[in-house]
Amino acid sequence: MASLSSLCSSSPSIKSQTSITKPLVILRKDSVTFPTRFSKTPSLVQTQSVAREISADLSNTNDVVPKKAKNGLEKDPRELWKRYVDWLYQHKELGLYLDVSRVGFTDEFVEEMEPRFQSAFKAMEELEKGAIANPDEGRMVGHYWLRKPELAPNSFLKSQIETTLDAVRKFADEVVSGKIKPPSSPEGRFTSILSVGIGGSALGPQFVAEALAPDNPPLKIRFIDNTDPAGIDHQIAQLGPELASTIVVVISKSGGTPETRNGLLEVQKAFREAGLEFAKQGVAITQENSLLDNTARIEGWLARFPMFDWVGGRTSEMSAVGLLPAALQGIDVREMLAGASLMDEANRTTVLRNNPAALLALCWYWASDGVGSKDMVVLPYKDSLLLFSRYLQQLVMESLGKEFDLDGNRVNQGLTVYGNKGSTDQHAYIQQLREGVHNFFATFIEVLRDRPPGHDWELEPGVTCGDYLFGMLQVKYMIQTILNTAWWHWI
Ligand SMILES: O=P(O)(O)OC[C@H]1O[C@H](O)[C@H](O)[C@@H](O)[C@@H]1O
Repeated sequence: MASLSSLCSSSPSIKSQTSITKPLVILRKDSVTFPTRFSKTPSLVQTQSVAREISADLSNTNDVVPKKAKNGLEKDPRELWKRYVDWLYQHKELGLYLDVSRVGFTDEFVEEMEPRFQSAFKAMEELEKGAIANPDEGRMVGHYWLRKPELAPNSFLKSQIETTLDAVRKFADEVVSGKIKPPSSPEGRFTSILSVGIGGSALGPQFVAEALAPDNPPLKIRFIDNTDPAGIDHQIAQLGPELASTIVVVISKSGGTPETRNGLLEVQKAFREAGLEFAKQGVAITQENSLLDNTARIEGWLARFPMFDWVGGRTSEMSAVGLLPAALQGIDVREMLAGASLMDEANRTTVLRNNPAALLALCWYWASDGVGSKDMVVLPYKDSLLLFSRYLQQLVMESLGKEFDLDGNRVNQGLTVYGNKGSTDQHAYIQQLREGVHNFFATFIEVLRDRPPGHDWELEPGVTCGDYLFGMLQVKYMIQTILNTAWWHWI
């Protein structure tokens, strides 16, 4: 269960606003379930949201960015509460809540953006039907089909997805159960995974390992994701004799990325020096007939799994790229796919306020003027989500960081993403966010369940460790909301 809250930073140069945007007063839902760790009444917060300065010339794109009312933010706690209730997104089955009430977009902005969202929804529909959505590379964009193969535009693609998934699961089961064994390991089974890959061929598996792997996985994973000799030596040295029971998964969509090739050559050298036969422990995940695929085939590696032309590297987590490492660590990949499919379904609705992806896009567009004029800070209050911002960095920055738009206009736009974790980083860079340059907006992520039920322990009467984490988030969130200008209290 997770809850996301977004808000904009203020520009200190802007004086307190006197006029208040009218929030929407019609409640969207008959009842609202509030994402709270406590059974107490949800708190009302006295706060002052703040407007931002928008530079006159943000971009030389011909695309007209909707104008913003600079007085569009709410101060009255009751009106803010109505705005919260009205805009709160909740998906009970997924356990996902999204609170955008403090971002400050106006009704006029939402209205102006509506036709753009409708064309985006239409484009998404076409994309899911198999349109050539990547004109540069002339290819389809079909990662959605990975989690629901019946959506694939033809039966060949559907069967490719299903066959690969079955092969990944079967292989992982046989490795974990010891049916597939390393040739010369005293343990008689594989105990570790060494993943070699970079960018989209590393960030997803790294994030998922940190977020979802059990405490004692059947195989522990480590990564070589650079061509830094010291980093590579460190990974190999840490494996030590365990190299003999390590399955090496080399991941590269193109099959020719230099860093990944270098990592492979270095690992193969380590195998030779240890008197081990690499081919018996090597697995390739790559496009058919790529250099890596041909190498693996000719050298007779243990296994090969395909990457599909229609899956981009940065969205490949639900392909063999992410599923094989996850399954080898004992993560239920069927559950992962089912969750992603539910999330996709939620993001297919064409009603903006009921579509969580569209709501976030609205917020990001508002906050960064649609051109990246402010940075996005992602703050998960959960250790296991430490790598989320890193994963999002590639997903967002490689997708949006563009010199030209699809019509060939020079736009030089993007959206900078960075972040770390709370509350740890409240003691580090968040100091600047609070008091320094207000060139960002923030997305807070709270995981509503800290320990499994029945495992909580009160370190002070009535207070758990997780209550402190929640408290730190609330304090940070409120301080960030009001910055230096107003006061707040709980009721
Ligand atoms: O998977 P590979 O072909 O090795 O590519 C690895 C990475 O290379 C480049 O940096 C691309 O911009 C990324 O999108 C890609 O994920």
